[in-house]
Amino acid sequence: MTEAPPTTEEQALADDRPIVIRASNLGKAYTSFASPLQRLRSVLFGRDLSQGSFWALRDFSLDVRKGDVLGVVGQNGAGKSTLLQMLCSTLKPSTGTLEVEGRIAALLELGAGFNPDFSGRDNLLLNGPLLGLTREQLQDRLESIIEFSGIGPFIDQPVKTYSSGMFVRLAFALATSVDPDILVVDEALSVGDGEFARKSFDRILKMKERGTTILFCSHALYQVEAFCTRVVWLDKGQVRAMGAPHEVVREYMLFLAAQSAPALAVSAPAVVQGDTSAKAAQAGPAVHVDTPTSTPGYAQITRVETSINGVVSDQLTCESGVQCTLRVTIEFESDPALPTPAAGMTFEIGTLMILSSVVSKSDGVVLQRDKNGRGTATMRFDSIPLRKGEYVLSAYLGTPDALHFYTEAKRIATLTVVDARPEPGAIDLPHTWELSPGHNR
Ligand SMILES: Nc1ncnc2c1ncn2[C@@H]1O[C@H](COP(=O)(O)OP(=O)(O)OP(=O)(O)O)[C@@H](O)[C@H]1O
Repeated sequence: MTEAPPTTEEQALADDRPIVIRASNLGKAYTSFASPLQRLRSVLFGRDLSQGSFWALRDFSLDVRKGDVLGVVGQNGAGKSTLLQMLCSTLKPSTGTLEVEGRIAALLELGAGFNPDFSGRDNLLLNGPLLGLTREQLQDRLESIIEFSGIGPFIDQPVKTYSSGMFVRLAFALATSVDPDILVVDEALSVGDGEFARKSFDRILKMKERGTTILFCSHALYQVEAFCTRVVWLDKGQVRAMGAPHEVVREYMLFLAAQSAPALAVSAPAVVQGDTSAKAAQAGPAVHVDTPTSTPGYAQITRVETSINGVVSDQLTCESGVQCTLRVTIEFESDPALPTPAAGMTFEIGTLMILSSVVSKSDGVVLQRDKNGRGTATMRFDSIPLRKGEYVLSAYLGTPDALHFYTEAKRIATLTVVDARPEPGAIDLPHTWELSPGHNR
């Protein structure tokens, strides 16, 4: 008899890495008011005008071991930020206990301690010690922090003159320079331009490789599944599931899909690409996307083209049983000084359910570029095992590890599959029938 594989709990028991975070029955209750004005009146007049309390997070217990990368997923208001803030000790729990071993760096409210009137350099000197850097460490690391931030000569200007991107880049560079034992990341990585997002992801990946414990909260489920070693799904302040990333993410996606089921109608194709969407959508079957060619450190999709059997269109039709070759071509520009980006695409039903995806990295494919960083990649599908329905195609260009996407060309085409068979379903699974008269037993 084969032995059942160990459960996540059994694996955790067998694991001898030290526990660095132990949360027991953590909870956070807030008092709710009908309006902010009622809250103010309650404080000013000392009268209880509240509508009672509600739990933003309840009965949360978890051991996190050194080197764990814990993903936290859940819908808006599920309690993710509340949990992370309590784990970082920036929010006091209403119930439960929390033990944390080691230094935490939190990328939650980046730059919260910065003084807008001081220069970037002075803010580094003031905030570095607060984050745990000694004076010597700070002096040693100052230039590399400034260089990583890409702020350049603006480092001696008051931070109130910075763009929000510059501000966050500087705060990120400082917060991640402290060699933390535990890093807490809350969607902070989507900030900054494409190049900075790539650099920041690289830095976090290196920290993961060095064994830093990471708590990672994101709505990007693909990222969570690819990056984390364990995932917890919060729903209305309570743990709905916890365990292996692919299992928890799958369960959560099914939940999201079930919630959106009534809205599964496919909308007309439109390309969403920064500010250029309207222009791009009007451009006909081959979609052109304007791109800032002069910016160093960028990677952009500049044009996409979709075709069936060589006929270019953004309204593709394929008849079941008839040979259809689908081609999805992405033209891109990128900074040649940067590593070659990865490309990918998805087939979606409606807005939430991704039916299938293709990513160059997972296929072991490296895109080709000329010396100016320009390249073209075509994904060719010689058969389309889909059943009747409408499928939406989107294309992506991302970091070489495909963990972060620089640009998305959303809804570049619809693919309509015509199928005379009445039975429902989206995928045509290859199959055979084995028949015999009578019973074989
Ligand atoms: N200071 C506060 N006072 C009252 N209610 C709060 C406060 N902070 C958060 N909440 C409420 O607690 C619940 C959990 O909020 P939280 O920010 O942790 O959710 P979240 O999962 O991080 O959501 P999102 O994905 O939108 O950031 C929400 O209903 C929110 O409105």
